[in-house]
Amino acid sequence: LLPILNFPDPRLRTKAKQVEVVDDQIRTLAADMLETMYAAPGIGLAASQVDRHIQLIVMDLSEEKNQPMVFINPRITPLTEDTQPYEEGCLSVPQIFDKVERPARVKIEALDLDGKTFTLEADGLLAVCIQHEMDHLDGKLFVDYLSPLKRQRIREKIAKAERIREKERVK
Ligand SMILES: O=C(O)C[C@@H](Cc1ccccc1)[C@H](O)SCc1ccccc1
Ligand SMILES: [Zn+2]
Repeated sequence: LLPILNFPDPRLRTKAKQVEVVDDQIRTLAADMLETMYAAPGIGLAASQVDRHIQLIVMDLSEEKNQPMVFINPRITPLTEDTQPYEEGCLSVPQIFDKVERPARVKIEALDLDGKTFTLEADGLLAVCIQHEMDHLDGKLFVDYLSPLKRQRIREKIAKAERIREKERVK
């Protein structure tokens, strides 16, 4: 399993670089990210979250956890002006959930693991998740959409949880 970076780790703010060649190293990283995502558990994971700053996202929205999707160098364009709110969470911001408004339908263009271009129209949870993951590749977190006061409270809550974990470890 790959370690997941936690907010406010500055490495989460790194902009991911384009993947130049889809080779076995990328395919191995995608497999490791899927394993890490399933174990978290989560329905999406961006390479930025495991401290690999390349444009690679994995997702699986299926119940049986047997429909993995991989997006390399993804580009999205909104298909509507309508936005929809969704109560988002993030594996890099544990125990925090808050409402975020995003475009309701988007078109996604990306490379698959064979390096072939594909396009996908997404709405619902798929649209929310792909936009959430794309933000990670831009060094953006869903907490950036919240008020500065809420963000400060989240920093304090995470720091407190870390102090408690540290005390437990020392005992
Ligand atoms: O940190 C991540 O990128 C994984 C996110 C992906 C996600 C965020 C918001 C909304 C949808 C997906 C989640 O931690 S995966 C956990 C999860 C599961 C079901 C519904 C929402 C979030
Ligand atoms: Zn996230």
